[in-house]
Amino acid sequence: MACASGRVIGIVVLFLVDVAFVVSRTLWQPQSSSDAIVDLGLLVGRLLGSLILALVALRLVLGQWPWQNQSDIREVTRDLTRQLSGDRRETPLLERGTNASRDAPAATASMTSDTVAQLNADASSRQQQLRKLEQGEYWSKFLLFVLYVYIAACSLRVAIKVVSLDASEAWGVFWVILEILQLPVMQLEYVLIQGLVYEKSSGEGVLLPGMHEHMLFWKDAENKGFLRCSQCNEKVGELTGGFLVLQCRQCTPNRWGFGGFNVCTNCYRKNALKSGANPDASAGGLLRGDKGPKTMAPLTVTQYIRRLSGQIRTSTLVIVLTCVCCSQILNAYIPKAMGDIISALTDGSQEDFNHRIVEYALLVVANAVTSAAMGVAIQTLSTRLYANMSVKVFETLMSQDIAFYDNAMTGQMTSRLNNDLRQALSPVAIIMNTFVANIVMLVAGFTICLHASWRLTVLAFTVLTPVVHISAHFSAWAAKLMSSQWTFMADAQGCATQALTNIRTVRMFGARHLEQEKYELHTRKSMDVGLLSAWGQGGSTLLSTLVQLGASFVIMCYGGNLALRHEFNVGTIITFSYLWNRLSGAFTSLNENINQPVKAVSAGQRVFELLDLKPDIREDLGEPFPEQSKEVGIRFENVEFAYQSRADKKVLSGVTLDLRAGKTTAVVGKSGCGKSTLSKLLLRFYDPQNGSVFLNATELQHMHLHQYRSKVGVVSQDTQLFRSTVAQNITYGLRDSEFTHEDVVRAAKLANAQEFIEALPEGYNTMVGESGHDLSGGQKQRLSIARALVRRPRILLLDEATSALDAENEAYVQAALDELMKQMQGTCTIMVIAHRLSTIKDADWIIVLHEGQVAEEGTHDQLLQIKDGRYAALITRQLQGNEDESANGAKTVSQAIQEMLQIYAAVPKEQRQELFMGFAKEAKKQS
Ligand SMILES: Nc1ncnc2c1ncn2[C@@H]1O[C@H](COP(=O)(O)OP(=O)(O)OP(=O)(O)O)[C@@H](O)[C@H]1O
Repeated sequence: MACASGRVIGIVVLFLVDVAFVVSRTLWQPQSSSDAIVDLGLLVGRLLGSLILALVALRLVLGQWPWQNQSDIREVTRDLTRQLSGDRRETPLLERGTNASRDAPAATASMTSDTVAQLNADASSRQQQLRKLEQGEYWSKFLLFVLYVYIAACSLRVAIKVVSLDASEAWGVFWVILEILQLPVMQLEYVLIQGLVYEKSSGEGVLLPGMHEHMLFWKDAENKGFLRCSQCNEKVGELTGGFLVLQCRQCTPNRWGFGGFNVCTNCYRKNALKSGANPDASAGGLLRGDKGPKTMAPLTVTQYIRRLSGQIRTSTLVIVLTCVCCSQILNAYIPKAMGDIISALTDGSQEDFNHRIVEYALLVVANAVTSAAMGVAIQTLSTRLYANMSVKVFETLMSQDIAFYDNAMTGQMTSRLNNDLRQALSPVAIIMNTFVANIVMLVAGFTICLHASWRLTVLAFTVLTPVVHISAHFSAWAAKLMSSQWTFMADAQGCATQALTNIRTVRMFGARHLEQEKYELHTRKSMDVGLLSAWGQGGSTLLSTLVQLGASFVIMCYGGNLALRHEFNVGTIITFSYLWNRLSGAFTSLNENINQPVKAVSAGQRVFELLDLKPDIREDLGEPFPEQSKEVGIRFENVEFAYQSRADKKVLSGVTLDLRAGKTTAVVGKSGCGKSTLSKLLLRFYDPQNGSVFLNATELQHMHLHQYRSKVGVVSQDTQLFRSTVAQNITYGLRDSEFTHEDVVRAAKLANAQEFIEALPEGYNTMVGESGHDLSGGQKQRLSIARALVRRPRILLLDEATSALDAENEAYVQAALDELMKQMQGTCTIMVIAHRLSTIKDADWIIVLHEGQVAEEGTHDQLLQIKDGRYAALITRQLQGNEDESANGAKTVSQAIQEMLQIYAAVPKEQRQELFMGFAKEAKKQS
């Protein structure tokens, strides 16, 4: 509102200035009475015309005069916002934190089919209203265009008057300056009127914090070009929940119709429901640390540019700017040198000609060199910047708390690393190539033009501004037509691909003609728009050619007349003609790219907020790990913990337990009772909300985490391998100086992995991982055991694999785990999340967890003594399970495994390997 009234005041002031100009000119400037009457007529026309056209434009869009109640347009868009988010109540949906918005999902869930039908009917009527509204917008744009043409004509008249004024005396110079000032005043009047009409007729905008920083406005995109949703990247249409999109008016598409910012109905709905369901979810977004979501202050354009330039070294910036300035100044000076050659020719002076031609040759060479240097400098700057920034972003992504990754999808993170970073850095090349280069060109060119002839300069620039403005608008329209054509072509292609892929089904259902008709329909639509687009392109070419030729015509016509009267040099006309092309190009390019840095701000925000994000758990500070000779005992003291995504569910509540130094502690309990969570806290993936974990007497929070983790060996159920060799997978995380090949082989042997590794085509150098050799689950587990062993850990965390492996693999893995525990006994503190009876039984200490609390603890025998104890029940259940299975006659797999394990335990240690191999061979023969 404040903005609208500011604009009105601006318009009134400018009109008063305009009136003052014309009145003072009529009273004091020596001119004919007919001139004065024309001036007055034009002024009155401008005043009344502007007022009437602006009012009619508003009437067309609003459906009523602006002084009447203006709620209609806002109601249509507000209803739409509410309706599409699934909330039909009167409170605006996006007022964050209100009850209405939080209850939105409930509202959606309770919809009956009648309600849905009603909603659909409402939606289509709103869509109709929106279309009407857009039609009004088109007409209002047309009226504004008429007004612009009228103001441009007035400007031209003023320019013609200026060039005819006698500026030889001080009084004449005063009038010239006054007249020239009138030109920007008229342009400004138009800009304010246009802004006022757009603002008053814009409907209610929607702000989606965390998604886009500008207001978005509803638009019906059907048949209006190829639009992609900037969120899901889907083509706007049926797949995105309809053709209604929220569009940013500041981030406009480029001349080819691409770019801009649009949010499809589906994404808007999802966002609205998400922020309604859990206001914190969108507030934090990716930004989350161990202590919870983090919010960062939004970045303004100035802050963004300042931070971006902070990434560039001053010396590099100076080199690039020097190259750009030199290249553009020389570029602007070349037409002047050409004009000088022509002048020398018309003067018939051989000496002058020789001098000028040498000057020209030097200029051309210097221009070529500086242009090449400019290209190299800008490219080098962008490439270096991208490389440095991507390393920083990756480093930041890698150093976050585990809670950050719990909340984020891999796609989101890689998108920040690739798309966002590229978009955020794109302005660097644009600012240098477009802004700096074109501004230098305009300033240099304008100075040369002014020096050659200020009259011709005023005249040429008065023509330049409106023609560039009109042709830019027209090109945008033509581009939209072209992009519509691509939409239909894409539809046709999609239709053909689908039909050909499913050709058998098409034939089976006799749908060949149906598919052909569909394809033809899309192709015909594409052809229709293509034909219209051809006219659009033709018009665009016509206008852009007129830009060039129209001004050249003015230059030739006016300059030629002056030259005929010997008031002007032919060389100057040539200078103007050549410079004109370069200046109009620079002007158009500036006009087209003015929005680019603003567009990049939202990507920049995402990149810089990530760079600013500091993890709550620091890995590189704290006390060193106890020396080799010292034993390491671990104590959980009154630990309470809940995951952030389920903050209301305590996974551990008041857990106090000891993992005795050099001993094996088995943790048992039902699935989901919090066993793995204990090991995650031990690795300090998270900090407990209450209580502490101690390593000897030191709180884990005060340990040097990086060093600590290097002393912890982990064997988890799901082994993750990297795309590298077997040996590199085993030594993952160690530097070359920290192990020898013998260490690797020793670890592999202990892990029962040596045999299968040697059977691989290239042994330890065989590639594994994503697309490498397929390894069985058991083989992967044994690699993981070898990985834990090779680090010579002081603390070992084992999560016993059970269900995921087949009998043979499980036996191999268990043998390896048993061996591992035996090897580590005494030197290493072991915590094993145990499932197997033999492991549990053999452990030095057993902890029974139940619903996040320590239910019982002791040795196997002690625990069995507890009457109605959980441990005793657990063991009984396991044994009973075995008996039940044997009662059914045929043995089940787990029963057979149990029996095999018993046989295995009975065989002497040195013959166990032989037993396995013999059994495996025999089993293979039988099957
Ligand atoms: N990253 C996480 N975010 C939210 N909840 C989680 C997360 N990891 C585990 N949980 C939940 O915490 C509880 C305890 O999980 P935990 O993995 O510690 O159980 P567990 O005893 O190891 O189970 P299992 O024996 O089946 O592996 C479960 O309810 C689980 O759903």
